Amino acid sequence: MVKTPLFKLEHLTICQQGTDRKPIIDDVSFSLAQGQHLGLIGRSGCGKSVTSHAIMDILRPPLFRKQGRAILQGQDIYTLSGTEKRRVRGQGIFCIFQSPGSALHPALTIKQQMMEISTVIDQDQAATSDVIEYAFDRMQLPIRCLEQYPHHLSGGMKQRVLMAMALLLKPRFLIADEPTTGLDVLTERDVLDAMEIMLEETQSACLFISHDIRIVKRVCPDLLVMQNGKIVDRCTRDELTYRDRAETTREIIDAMGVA
Ligand SMILES: Nc1ncnc2c1ncn2[C@@H]1O[C@H](COP(=O)(O)OP(=O)(O)OP(=O)(O)O)[C@@H](O)[C@H]1O
Repeated sequence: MVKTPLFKLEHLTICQQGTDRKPIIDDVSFSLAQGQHLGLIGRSGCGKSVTSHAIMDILRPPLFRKQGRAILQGQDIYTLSGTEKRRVRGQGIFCIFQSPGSALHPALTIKQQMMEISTVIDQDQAATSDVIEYAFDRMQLPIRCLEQYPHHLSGGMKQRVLMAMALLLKPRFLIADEPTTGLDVLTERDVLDAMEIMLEETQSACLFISHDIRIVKRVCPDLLVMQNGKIVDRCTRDELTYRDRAETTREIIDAMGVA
């Protein structure tokens, strides 16, 4: 029996108002099964982040959605009311963007933000404190961070705070959009370790976006390759080196020296 996908993106097409340029995202479709980890790779500017913003339905003018459906558990996100969308964001879809600072409120302590996140999950305050401390422990974050503000934390710590939030929420679908961009290699490794622990524990499906195929290969058995707003290749990580791969895939593999 074919499993119903958890999430399906159908014919997403994103254009820019006031220009007759070809679409920035051009008829992109893919699906994710429950718990599946799917990588989206492609060179800078190919449309990866616009895709993630479109899935979250947070595109701003001049970009607009010309066509497409984003179906989570049978429901098209684009047809939901504002309130319903806010409900879906969190335990339905949760996104970790490349600049974690912008996802955290600068004037609230990390604890206040964790408490706010935990209002979505149904439990009393004492249990919430325990869950937050557990999440911090799993993400190897010192408890003292809870009393701090986002600007006190390094980029890698902020990413791990977002992952601790995901641990609380257990989203069905997690989008990680270049979560290690701008981090040094050791911090990158720590963030990826934390991410693997979080994904293992939440069992979330994950769309992992990166221009770095080495990182994507580590997290995702399945891959999509994007070029100029189109999906030009789909394969498993073991098939990456097959000769009949799309030219873009081969270029990325050659450029990064990975096999
Ligand atoms: N707000 C915007 N207005 C107009 N064009 C935009 C806007 N945001 C992105 N674009 C354009 O859309 C295209 C895709 O951008 P996007 O940020 O999705 O690329 P990307 O693959 O995520 O790149 P990177 O890996 O560098 O983050 C680019 O040509 C970019 O210039």
